[in-house]
Formats: sequence, C-alpha cells, structure tokens
Amino acid sequence: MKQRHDVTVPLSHLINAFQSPKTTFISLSASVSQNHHRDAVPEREAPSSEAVVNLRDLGLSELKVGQIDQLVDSLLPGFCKGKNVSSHWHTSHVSAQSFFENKYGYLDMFGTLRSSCLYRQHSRTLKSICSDLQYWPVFIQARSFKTLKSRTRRLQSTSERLAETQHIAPSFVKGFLLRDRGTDVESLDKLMKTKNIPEAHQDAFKTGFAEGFLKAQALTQKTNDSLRRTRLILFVLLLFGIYGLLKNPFLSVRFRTTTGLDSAVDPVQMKNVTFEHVKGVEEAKQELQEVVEFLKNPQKFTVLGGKLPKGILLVGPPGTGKTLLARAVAGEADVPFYYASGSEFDEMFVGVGASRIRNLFREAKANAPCVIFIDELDSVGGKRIESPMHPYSRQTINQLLAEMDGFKPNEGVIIIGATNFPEALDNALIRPGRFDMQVTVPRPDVKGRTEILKWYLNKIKFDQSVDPEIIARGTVGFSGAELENLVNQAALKAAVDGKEMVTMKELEFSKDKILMGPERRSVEIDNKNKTITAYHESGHAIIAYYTKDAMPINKATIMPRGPTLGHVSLLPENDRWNETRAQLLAQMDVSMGGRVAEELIFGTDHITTGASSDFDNATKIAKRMVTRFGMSEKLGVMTYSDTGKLSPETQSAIEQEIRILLRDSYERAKHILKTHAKEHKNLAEALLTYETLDAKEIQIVLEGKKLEVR
Ligand SMILES: Nc1ncnc2c1ncn2[C@@H]1O[C@H](COP(=O)(O)OP(=O)(O)OP(=O)(O)O)[C@@H](O)[C@H]1O
Ligand SMILES: [Zn+2]
Repeated sequence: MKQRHDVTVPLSHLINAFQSPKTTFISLSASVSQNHHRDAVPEREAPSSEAVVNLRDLGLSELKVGQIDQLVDSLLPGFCKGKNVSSHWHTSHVSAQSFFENKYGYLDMFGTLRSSCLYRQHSRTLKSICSDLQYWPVFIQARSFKTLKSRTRRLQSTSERLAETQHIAPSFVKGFLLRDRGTDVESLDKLMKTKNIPEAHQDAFKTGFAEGFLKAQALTQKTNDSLRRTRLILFVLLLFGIYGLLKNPFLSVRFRTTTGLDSAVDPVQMKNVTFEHVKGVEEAKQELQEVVEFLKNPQKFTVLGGKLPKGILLVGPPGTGKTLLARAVAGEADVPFYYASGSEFDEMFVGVGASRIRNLFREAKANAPCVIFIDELDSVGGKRIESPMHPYSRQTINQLLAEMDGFKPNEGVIIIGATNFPEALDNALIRPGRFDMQVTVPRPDVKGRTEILKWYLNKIKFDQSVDPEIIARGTVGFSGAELENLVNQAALKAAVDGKEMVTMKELEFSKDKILMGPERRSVEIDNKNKTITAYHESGHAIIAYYTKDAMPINKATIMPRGPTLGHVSLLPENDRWNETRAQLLAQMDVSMGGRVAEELIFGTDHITTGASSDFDNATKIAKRMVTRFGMSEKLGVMTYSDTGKLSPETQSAIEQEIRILLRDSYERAKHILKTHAKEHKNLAEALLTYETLDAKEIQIVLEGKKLEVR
C-alpha cells in the first residue's frame, strides 16, 4: 500500500516538469552507463551528482554489457537513439521532447523524468519512478492530440518488443514491463496475504476481483462504443452539410427564397376588414363595390355575358389606404386574400422571381374565388429596362403577364395591384385584359380627414371638447396613415403627461410635431433672440388678423421646433381647390409681416436671417402669379413654363413684375403694422409670457382684453 503513495505524483508536477525549459540534465541512463558501460556511451557525462542510481538497488546488477541499452531501447524506443543525438537534447528539452513525440507518437518519459524539478523533489529509485509509468496514458492524453487507434497501435508495438526482450530482464523489470498483468496478480496475492484471507476464500476473492475487472472492462467498451457512434453521427451530418453546399452554393439565398415564397403563397383571410374600415375614399369604395359583387357571385356575371377586369390598379400616394382597400374587397366578399409585395419578386437570381409568381398564381387559382394583391407593382412591373442591378426583371414581368393571360376573366381570381407611380408601369401591364381598371386613391379631403380622425379617435379615450374638424383643417395633405399616426402620438403624449384623456392640446402638439419636427425645449434661447422671435411671429399674426383674405389664425408660438424658432399657423376654412388673386396676395403679405416687424421694432441694422423662408414663400407665390396664373397685367394671360428658354427681355420683364408684387406686398405689411403698433406690442409681450397662444387667446389680446392667467 505504501507504493500507492509513491505512485501518485500530481499531474500538474509532471506537466510543470515538461514545460520547464531550463531543466538541468540529469540522466538516469547516463549515471547507469557511467558506472558500468562507459565504453557504450563515451560522450555522456553525468552533470549532476544527485543523479547517481545504484544498479543493485534497481535489481539490475545481473545485466550484461549491451543488455541495458537493448532493454532501454525496447522499453522506450528512441531513447538510445536519442542518446546519439543527445547534444541538442541537452540544449533544448522542450524541442527535444516535442521532436520525440512527433516522431514516435508518445512521450519521452525518461526525458521528462530527467527534468530536475521533478527529480529533485522526488529523489527516488528507478523502481518508484517506474511505478509512475502507470500514468503514461494520462501523460499522452494531456500532451498531445492523437487518435485512440494510433496510440493503441504504438503501445501495442512497444509491448511486443518488450516481450521479445523479456528473457534478458531481471525479475523486477519483468514485473514492471508486464505491470498490467503482473501487478494485479502480485498485489492481489499481497492483498490476500495482508488481509489474512483464509485459503478457502481465496478463490472466491479472486473471482470477485476478476468480476470487477471484467465489469470495468465492459464499461470501457461501452464508452468506446458510444464514442464511436457519436463520431459516426457527426460524420454523417458533415457529409449532409457538404452535400447541401455542393448542391447549392447559394444556400442562404435559396433559403430566403423559399421563405419568401411561402409567405407569398399563404392566403391571409381578412374577414375582419371591410369597407367600413376605410374612410374618406368614397369614390374608390364605390368602384370596387362591383368587384365585391362579382367575387361573391361570379355566376351572376357569367350568365349575362359581362366581363369583369382581371386586374385592378389602385393608384395613389403612400399611406392612403390602398392595401386596406384591397383587404376590404376580400373581406367584403369573404374570399382568400393573397398578399405579395412587388419587391419580393425582385431577385438577383435567374428565374426566382418568375417562379414565385408562378407559385402565387397556382395557389390562387386552386382557391378561386380569391384576391391577389401585389403591392408596389412598379417594382415588379416597371418599364422593362435592362439594368445590371435587376438582370432578371424582364423574366419576372413576362411571367406576370403570362399568368394574367393564362386564366379566363370569370375564373374568380381578381388581381389588385397598387402603385404610387402609374407612369413607371410597363405599358403591357396596363393594356386591356390585364390591369385595365384604374382606381385612384387620393389623399383625403377635409371631410375625409375628419372621418378618418373620428374613426381613430373612437379607438382611444378623448375629451368631448375635441373637434376633429379643426385638426382636419390644419392637416392639409395628410394621408390616412399619417392621420392615424397623429391620433396615436396624441394618445402617447397624453399618457406621458399623465392625463386621463386626449385633449385638443395633445392633438395640436402631435400635429406640429409631424409637420415641423419635435419641440426643442432644451435649446437655450437668450432673451434678445426670444424678443425678436416674439415680434417677428406676432408681425405675421397681426397681418393675418387684419387682412381680409388671409386665412384665419390657428396658433402662434415662440417654442422652437425642428429648424424654426417659432411659428404662426393658419387654418384654411376648407381645402382650397382654387385660390383667388386676393388670397394669394394676402398670403404674401402675411409672409412679409415677420421681416417688417423686425425692421420697425429693432431698426434696419438689426434685421435677422430668420425671414429667409418667408421670402421664399412670398417669392414663389409672386412667381407663379406672373408665370403660371396669368395674374400680371404686363405679361398677360400666358404661361412661361421654362423661364430659362425665354428671351432676355421677357425674363427681365418677369423678374420686374415679381419684384413689384413683392415690394407692394412689403409696403402693405408695413402699413398694417404701423397702424396696429399697439396690438403688435401687446401680442409680442403675451407671446413672451405664455410662449404659445391659440386663436381665441390671440383674439382676446388683440381686442385689448387681459388674458386670464393660465
Ligand atoms: N382611408 C383610410 N381609412 C382608414 N385608415 C387608413 C386609411 N388610409 C390609411 N389608413 C391607415 O394607414 C395604414 C396604412 O395604409 P395602407 O397600407 O393601406 O396604405 P397604402 O396606400 O397601401 O400605402 P403604400 O402605398 O405605402 O403601400 C392602414 O393600415 C390604416 O391603418
Ligand atoms: Zn417668419
């Protein structure tokens, strides 16, 4: 049992020993040869006296000359060879070890044991060192990455050679060489002796021992088997992977394609969306109503011999509800709805877009009656220009045309396409028999906007004081999607401010945010600039208030927002389809109001750059009055579209007319502000106090009344 203690050299020590580069050379074999075989290894010298090992201690005294080398060679092939090249083994242990390992597939154990740190710490006889050798496999695993097979083969060959030299080894070495077998037998006998096991029980004891051994072996076998199985599975998986890659180098692309295809082919039942959900586009709804009738009852149309268009093109700016309308058609008729976006078909790879179209139509035909909706039709059905970016677009559009021709008008499949640019579509697509019915989905007018706002307001909590019409009037050009967003932002703002309901204030706030960008509360504006802004903005407001044809004021503020330092917003009573000359002039006057105010209050030297966009606005109106609306007496009722191509005389005449219009406007503004200087001052001061004033408050101030403190 004592031997057990000797044997357990911590692995870390051994590894340290391996890695210690400046290990002193202490050669076991060298000391052995020194004593008995100096002739065999004449070049060797023992560098350290510590390494003297008595051969008799080792039980090797019976060995004849030459036999020791033979033994060591068979024990550790290469060790003797190593001796021959020992000169560089001396200099570098690390490289010598790895060289040995690379060459022979296992470690130079003796080289390792030569390492001083290990040896010095455990100054022991060869016997105890040899007993360390039972940790060989551990070493081998820890130091190198070798296959199980090659290791066993190498170990096998070692033991074969060992067997050959058995006859020369003394009994101790024999025990060591065959330690696997020998130790077991020996220690078993010893164990039985030390445990005082009676003779009668010894057989049973041995059988038990053997059983344990067999069990352990079976366990090892099992582990090996499962290891082998895992390796096999991994190998098969690897093969599959390689096969997949070889078959399709664009694996990832194909993957995307397949998923895109699936989503295109899956019908989306939109039972919950009806015409009821689409507001402010009455004309479009009316036109689509007959399509719904057809989808509901195709026979009715076939009997009368009438033909319905196969394709309907919804044309309109983004967010006006084209997708919503198409869904509503399917929903009203209670038929499957297939959604596809044109950009899905736009593929870099040949045939992919076309095959998606094929799949989409095959699915749809199998499920007729149904609606196929192709959003962004222009990206698939645009003019077939050869472009290196879209080399196969022609194929895709041809496939679309072929599919549209491929079924009869009354088969029950209705294709609804949507586009923002009908001009960009290929002519072949819009000829009769394809997308031959066009439905315009415009931006909603003030009535439509009011309806849309009401619809979305009803989905949130809002105060009874909210007047959707006022918001609608102030949101000219907003699409349905933008109005929905406005209401949503107002709801968010109310939530952030901890309010229970959405009021006009939040709605105005989100409108300004969408129109002019977010408020910039953080910017520090000094008092001087604030005062200038207050007078500038109230200048606009005064002109608007006292000019007959100007739009009514909605609000004035000196709160910075987006790029502006303040603004005055005006509300048209209605969407203006037409504007009179007086209205245009009034707009110019209001624009001039800002600069005029600065000049009158602070002097010509202190006018600011803040009026540039006002001038842009005024100049634009004046230019259009002269060149497009025929509102200049001098230039007459004629349009001048491309001013660059005009004669120099005409050009200068136009410029002169514009200048006169602007100058007159400036003078009118000046006159109004001079007349109402008192009101101007009051309003500017009120703005400085309250920052923002609404229409009612502005009126109170201008009527000379006092504002109630907010
Ligand atoms: N007229 C409308 N009535 C009610 N809601 C609308 C209306 N127009 C737009 N919306 C809202 O805006 C959202 C976006 O509209 P939709 O996707 O139908 O616009 P689109 O015209 O198809 O836009 P795009 O051209 O960008 O595809 C809708 O889901 C809906 O919530
Ligand atoms: Zn201005």
